Amino acid sequence: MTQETWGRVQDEILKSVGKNNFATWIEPLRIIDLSEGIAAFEAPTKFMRDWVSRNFADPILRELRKAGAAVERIEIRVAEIRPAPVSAPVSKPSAAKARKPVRLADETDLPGAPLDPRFTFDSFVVGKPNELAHAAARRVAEGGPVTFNPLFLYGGVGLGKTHLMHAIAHELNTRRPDLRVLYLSAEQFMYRFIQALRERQIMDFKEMFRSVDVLMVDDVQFIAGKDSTQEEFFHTFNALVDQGKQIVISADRAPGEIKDLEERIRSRLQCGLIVDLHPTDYELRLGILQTKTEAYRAQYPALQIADGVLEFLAHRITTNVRVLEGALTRLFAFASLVGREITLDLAQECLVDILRASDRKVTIEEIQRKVAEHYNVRLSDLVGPKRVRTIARPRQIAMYLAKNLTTRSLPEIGRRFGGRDHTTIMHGIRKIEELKSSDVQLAEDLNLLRRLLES
Ligand SMILES: Nc1ncnc2c1ncn2[C@@H]1O[C@H](COP(=O)(O)OP(=O)(O)OP(=O)(O)O)[C@@H](O)[C@H]1O
Repeated sequence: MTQETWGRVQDEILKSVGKNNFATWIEPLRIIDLSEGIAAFEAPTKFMRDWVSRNFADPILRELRKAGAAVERIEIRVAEIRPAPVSAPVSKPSAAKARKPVRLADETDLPGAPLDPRFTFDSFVVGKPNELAHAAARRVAEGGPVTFNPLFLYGGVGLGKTHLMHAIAHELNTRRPDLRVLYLSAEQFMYRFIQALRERQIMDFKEMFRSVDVLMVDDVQFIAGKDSTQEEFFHTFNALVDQGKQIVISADRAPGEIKDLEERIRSRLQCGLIVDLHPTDYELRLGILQTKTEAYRAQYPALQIADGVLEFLAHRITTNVRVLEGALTRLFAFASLVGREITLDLAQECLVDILRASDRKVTIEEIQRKVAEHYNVRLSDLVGPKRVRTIARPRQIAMYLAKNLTTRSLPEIGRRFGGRDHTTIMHGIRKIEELKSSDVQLAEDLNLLRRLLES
């Protein structure tokens, strides 16, 4: 294959991996041989070789085959190192506007991680639990003057932190192609730092990180306890903030809760806007399922999905969005294989392990909400001081359910009911236990509420 054909194949790869990834990872590759089913390339650095092999081997292979090349696999070698001056010429920040990856020296290519083309604002479903994080991310993605620095996004596993960060990067790449946006995980930051130390290219490393306009570091909790990486991160952070550059950080918990994080870093992180992605609620889960189902319909046009299946999944799979997505993917794949409509039965059969693992843990808040709804009283009254029977009875029912459906202790339940004493809770529970054997209506209500909460 000639360089020219490779050039055409590259155009196709560009379409599938996106501009940013292409410029960073594919463009620097040189094809050196194609024989005996092996396409051999040269990458300028070991890091790039590893990264491309891990993340882009498939699209490269696919496009080569589409272009008619008989390739079984690809091999990437590291180009022989040209003697590089110790202090290689560095691009000044002002010269960095061309928005090509900076090439400072062989090992210091712009070390951003690939962006997932699916993680955009369009595909992000907004609901109460994530609306603030989404709004803040949108603001940063406008690329206007920096108003809060850093933006610190945190939340539990699989709630959309990475998705939002990639969405910011995609949006900025479109709106502000003049800005140099760098996204990477804290682990990659450390890896690059250690590599730079080892290869005595620390000045290049510093210069490169200080020349970006927007730095996004994912999973920052990773650097806790790693002293020299923290130190370097701190200096990078300060240098960028001083230059008025935007920083976006994500972590699995709030800055104050990351153990072994240096105090000065913690307080720096706390200076900006801290927003958390709350655990999903039913409406958000349903919204996500509906959106993803729309996408699947295009892929599997013949598949039918029965009413109530998505609602069932949104009720039952409460762990995180990744699990929810996985369940839906499996369901569609399974249904298309066996050629059946997606019914409740099929979902139960095919997702038995996921459903078991996410057996619902009912919360006191959910109980209070459902009970308030059922008896048509205000939530604030249910936990408030009013003693009239029409409120006191539902309150006791909620206490009873809290004791029976959760593992919370009486004092804990008391706290959630407006700071009541545990003896008051005990009294309420006893009252309902007594009444339910004589009051048929109450027994029925209890059954119904229990079913609603556990479904
Ligand atoms: N609100 C949402 N709308 C659509 N998809 C979502 C939403 N939240 C999460 N997802 C999807 O859920 C999956 C997990 O999200 P993501 O990787 O961003 O989570 P994370 O918070 O970074 O998790 P981790 O802590 O494991 O890195 C992704 O496929 C993402 O697209």
